[in-house]
Amino acid sequence: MRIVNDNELSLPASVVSIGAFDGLHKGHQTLIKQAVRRADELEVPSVVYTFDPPPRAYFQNQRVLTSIEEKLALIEKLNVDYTIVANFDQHYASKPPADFITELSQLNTREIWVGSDFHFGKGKQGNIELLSNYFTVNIHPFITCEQGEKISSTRIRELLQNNDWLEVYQLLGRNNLKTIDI
Ligand SMILES: Cc1cc2nc3c(=O)[nH]c(=O)nc-3n(C[C@H](O)[C@H](O)[C@H](O)COP(=O)(O)O)c2cc1C
Ligand SMILES: Nc1ncnc2c1ncn2[C@@H]1O[C@H](COP(=O)(O)OP(=O)(O)OP(=O)(O)O)[C@@H](O)[C@H]1O
Repeated sequence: MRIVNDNELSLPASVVSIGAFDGLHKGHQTLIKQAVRRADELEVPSVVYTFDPPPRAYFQNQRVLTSIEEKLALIEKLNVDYTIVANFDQHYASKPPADFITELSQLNTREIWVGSDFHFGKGKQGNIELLSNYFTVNIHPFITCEQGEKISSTRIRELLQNNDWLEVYQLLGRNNLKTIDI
């Protein structure tokens, strides 16, 4: 897998999934796997576009579940060809949605895969409706836990507060969380 900074990659065609992906939980894994499957079917490279630190850590001081190193190692295991890591700082966060759309255009995406709550750009102004004006956007249904709740990084952070490791590992789909374990 090749790791690049934002605005560094140009491709003739691609399938892209986008998100903070903090924790790389089962929902994230399923979304990325679906994008990789489609990239394979279309015979184009698969790209994950992610952020470091996760926007929620930057803006809301939320605890980070996976370090960037751990996140990249987990993404690589899903057979992704390229991961773009945007350095999420004040300068980046203040970019309008149009700038992000311009950047994505360089990837010549055949399909973008996100969940229905995906937002982007300064003040979270950009949504799926806007993105769909420029690209083919596929919305992956939310993966839920056995109780039917959406799996989310926020839920995992709450479970960690209560030391509910069994449930944390259930939602992660694996038995470790290096950043927190050590
Ligand atoms: C160019 C750009 C600017 C952003 N600016 C903000 C912002 O001002 N405030 C905010 O809460 N999130 C901002 N975000 C983060 C998004 O709201 C969102 O967290 C990110 O696109 C990842 O999607 P996800 O949260 O569904 O994983 C920005 C994202 C991008 C791409
Ligand atoms: N349970 C899920 N099933 C499928 N897709 C998901 C799931 N959770 C998040 N996604 C999608 O994965 C991408 C990354 O999401 P994000 O990193 O915001 O995850 P999250 O778990 O919702 O995080 P947070 O709780 O911090 O908002 C987004 O496109 C989002 O819609």
